[in-house]
Amino acid sequence: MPDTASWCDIDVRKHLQSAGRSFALDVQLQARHPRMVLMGPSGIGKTLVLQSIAGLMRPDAGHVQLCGERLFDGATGLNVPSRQRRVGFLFQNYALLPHLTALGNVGFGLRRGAWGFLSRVQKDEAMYWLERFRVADLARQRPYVLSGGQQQRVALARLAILRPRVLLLDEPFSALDPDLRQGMREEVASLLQELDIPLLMVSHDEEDRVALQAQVVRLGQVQGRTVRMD
Ligand SMILES: Nc1ncnc2c1ncn2[C@@H]1O[C@H](COP(=O)(O)OP(=O)(O)OP(=O)(O)O)[C@@H](O)[C@H]1O
Repeated sequence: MPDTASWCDIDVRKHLQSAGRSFALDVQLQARHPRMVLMGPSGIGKTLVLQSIAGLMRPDAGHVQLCGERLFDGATGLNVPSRQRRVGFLFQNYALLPHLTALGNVGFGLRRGAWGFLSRVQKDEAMYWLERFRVADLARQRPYVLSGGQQQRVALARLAILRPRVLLLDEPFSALDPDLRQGMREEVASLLQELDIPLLMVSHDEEDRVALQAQVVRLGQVQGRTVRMD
């Protein structure tokens, strides 16, 4: 894991305007610690920072560099498409595809083309990850019959199978029952170790930081702009 050099080097500037409201993001971060937690009040721009790293939001200016590779550069116009960034992004609502089984969801990113079938090897790999997250017995179920915790395990399996180089989690535990949270924190810590990759996570919960032994980055507002406070 890249723990001496900065694995995540970003300078993200973005201006958003909607219904008379204006929002400005101006965040710089050079992450050296392998586990970082992004904290700050609701609406401050934490999700936008993750989206800009994942390539789901294009900054107006600045740069995004992961593990030494430039993915966005406002000066040159470089903007590597999201699917080529090898970033594992767990959305707040898990974003499982409702028409696919758990196995189909996990194998989805391995398919060739939108309608491709999974090969035997790909199915075996998807089953490995479902077993790894202890939801192999749910392989043939569709997302709507799964609990929140089970959906999250399937969503993590779907990320892991693509061997991301970093994990981005957007408030991953907030929707779970308190007694499930600790178990999922341990699952995430063990996944980070197995894949040997760093983490940037949005959270409002100090216990997440403690459990994952993460370093905090705080965002706040200064003169109408969202910036780093530490
Ligand atoms: N497409 C958009 N157009 C205009 N404004 C937007 C757009 N997307 C987000 N915003 C605004 O950007 C700000 C930051 O949103 P963001 O979702 O990143 O906040 P957050 O810190 O993750 O909040 P929370 O903790 O509540 O999830 C918000 O004020 C939001 O209203």
